[in-house]
Amino acid sequence: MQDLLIPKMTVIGTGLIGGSLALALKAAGAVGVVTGVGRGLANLQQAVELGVIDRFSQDAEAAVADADVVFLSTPVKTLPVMAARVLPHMKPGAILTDGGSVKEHIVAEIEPLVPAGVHFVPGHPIAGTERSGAVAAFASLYQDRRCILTPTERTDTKALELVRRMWQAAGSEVVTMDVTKHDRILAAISHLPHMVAYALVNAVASDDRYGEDILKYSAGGFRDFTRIASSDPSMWRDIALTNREALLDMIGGFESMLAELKQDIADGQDDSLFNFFLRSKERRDALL
Ligand SMILES: NC(=O)C1=CN([C@@H]2O[C@H](COP(=O)(O)OP(=O)(O)OC[C@H]3O[C@@H](n4cnc5c(N)ncnc54)[C@H](O)[C@@H]3O)[C@@H](O)[C@H]2O)C=CC1
Ligand SMILES: O=C(O)C(=O)Cc1ccc(O)cc1
Repeated sequence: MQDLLIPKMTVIGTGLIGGSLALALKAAGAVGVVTGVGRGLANLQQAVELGVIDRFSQDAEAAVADADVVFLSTPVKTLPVMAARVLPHMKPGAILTDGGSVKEHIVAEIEPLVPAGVHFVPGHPIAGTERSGAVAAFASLYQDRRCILTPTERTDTKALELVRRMWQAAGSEVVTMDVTKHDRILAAISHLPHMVAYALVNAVASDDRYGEDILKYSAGGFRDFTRIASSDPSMWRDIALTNREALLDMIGGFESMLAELKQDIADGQDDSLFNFFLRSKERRDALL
């Protein structure tokens, strides 16, 4: 029998991201025993029943002691807190890696805590849904998607290689980039759209001029555009606050674009409006 890539893995935060990684690696035959750690007992019990994890523990320190890989998948601000708790209990040669949506903050907080002999490889799968918890996890989440790893000069090459192979086994194409570039790209392509979706739902729902909830009249467009406003509020609070500068920059750019649109509508600038919509349509069509 071929050696397993990861004989023992511990997932801290057994939700959509950690649970889906466990399922994908199981399906690929890349992992042996998966231990889930979390706060909610019901979620952990359900994760075992669904076959997402093999066993669970609410004692994070004990649960990492024999792990070859520890995957952190709690909300962003909690990641360094959990890392601080478990790093001193990891065995020599073990790898700590994560799936957090923001990287500069996490790397700055976690890297100084890593003891000699243990390795940290920061990562972020660019795949997800608006759903949360182990019940939302599925094995094909990472299939044909990208995963970004953000190694630093301190990152161990062999550990980086193993984490790369882990995400490839889960079905993803792995790319590497520096933390700053990662956070700027994600602020644009993921964090801004979530802020706009949340703001749009609130803007429309706050219109109470008609004495009824006008959201019930929403057609496909509103629903497609705002699906991500159903995402977990605590997860997005953490992302907004830890990628603050890059996100504020993108919100500023978006405000300017909206102001330009508003002005053209106010001034009845038909050519300008047409070209604005055309430019956007061509870019969006090219994405399909
Ligand atoms: N949801 C998405 O589409 C994506 C999320 N991410 C990132 O992955 C991470 C996890 O997100 P999801 O799996 O979506 O969230 P989730 O809510 O499905 O899972 C998070 C799990 O962490 C647990 N948890 C929270 N605080 C904890 C603590 N202090 N100690 C132990 N467990 C704790 C929760 O009970 C939950 O089971 C976040 O950092 C997020 O930014 C990355 C890519 C996509
Ligand atoms: O639901 C969607 O379409 C997403 O955009 C999911 C997502 C959320 C956060 C990430 O860091 C990456 C992907």
